[in-house]
Amino acid sequence: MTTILKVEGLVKAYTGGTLALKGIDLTVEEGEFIAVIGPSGAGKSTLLRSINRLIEPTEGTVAFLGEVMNSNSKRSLRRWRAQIGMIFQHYNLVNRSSVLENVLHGRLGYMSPLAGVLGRYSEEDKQAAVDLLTKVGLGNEVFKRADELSGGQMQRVGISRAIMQQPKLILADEPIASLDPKSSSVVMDTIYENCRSRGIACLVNLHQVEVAKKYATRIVGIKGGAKVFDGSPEELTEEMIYDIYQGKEHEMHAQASGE
Ligand SMILES: Nc1ncnc2c1ncn2[C@@H]1O[C@H](COP(=O)(O)OP(=O)(O)OP(=O)(O)O)[C@@H](O)[C@H]1O
Repeated sequence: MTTILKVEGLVKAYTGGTLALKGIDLTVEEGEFIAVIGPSGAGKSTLLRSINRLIEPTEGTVAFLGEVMNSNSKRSLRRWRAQIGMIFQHYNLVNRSSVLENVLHGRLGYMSPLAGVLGRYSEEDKQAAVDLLTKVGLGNEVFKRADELSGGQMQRVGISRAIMQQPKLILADEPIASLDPKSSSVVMDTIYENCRSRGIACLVNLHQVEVAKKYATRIVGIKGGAKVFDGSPEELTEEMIYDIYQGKEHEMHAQASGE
């Protein structure tokens, strides 16, 4: 089995003194679908964003496909990021661009900056983007502006954009936190099926324990910036869940009321 990601001793101290990560070790193997759970403020977003250097960690290393990532080399960072898809809670689409263009943005990391600015995507990429959109049920929305879509549809565009990168790893930061239960379920199914069928490893931050248990091959529990659980969904006992969410028990089933 190929090790996709190896995080060692990751520490993040924000300016102002908050110690958001207190030395996290985490290994992700090929094809794993890992849910990161924990209450708000536990450090889940900081962990995910430190992995692809949207946040600069204070200490520790992140090795992607055996190579330690280093922000000093812009070229290497671009190459790493091209292979790591990111899915965001608020979708991060370009609202005034079409659905198709948003998905094609997934190819930018593989193009020259000039070709990217001019939108010179290959016919092959355009066809692949249309195929992907059709598969996620958005075949009729290809030419719509992104902001004409519902939240659940926008997130499926975000997923398609990540898949267009042909990534080895997807990082999904609370992908369903702004969605109603029905859309959440469609979005989670879409992420899961795409990752499993393409052999993409996935690290997904989730509040809801039941969603984590339904999809994850492994669950990582974060509390106060430290990893307090790392095991199979079956090994995550009720007692452990209550310990992770101690004082914030209402959050373990938290679900948005609508899009
Ligand atoms: N930019 C920042 N500057 C200072 N402190 C921050 C910053 N971002 C996050 N924090 C703090 O770091 C800690 C971890 O935050 P983080 O957002 O990683 O947690 P989380 O588990 O993702 O929570 P949530 O589910 O609410 O997003 C919190 O105490 C938070 O207030």
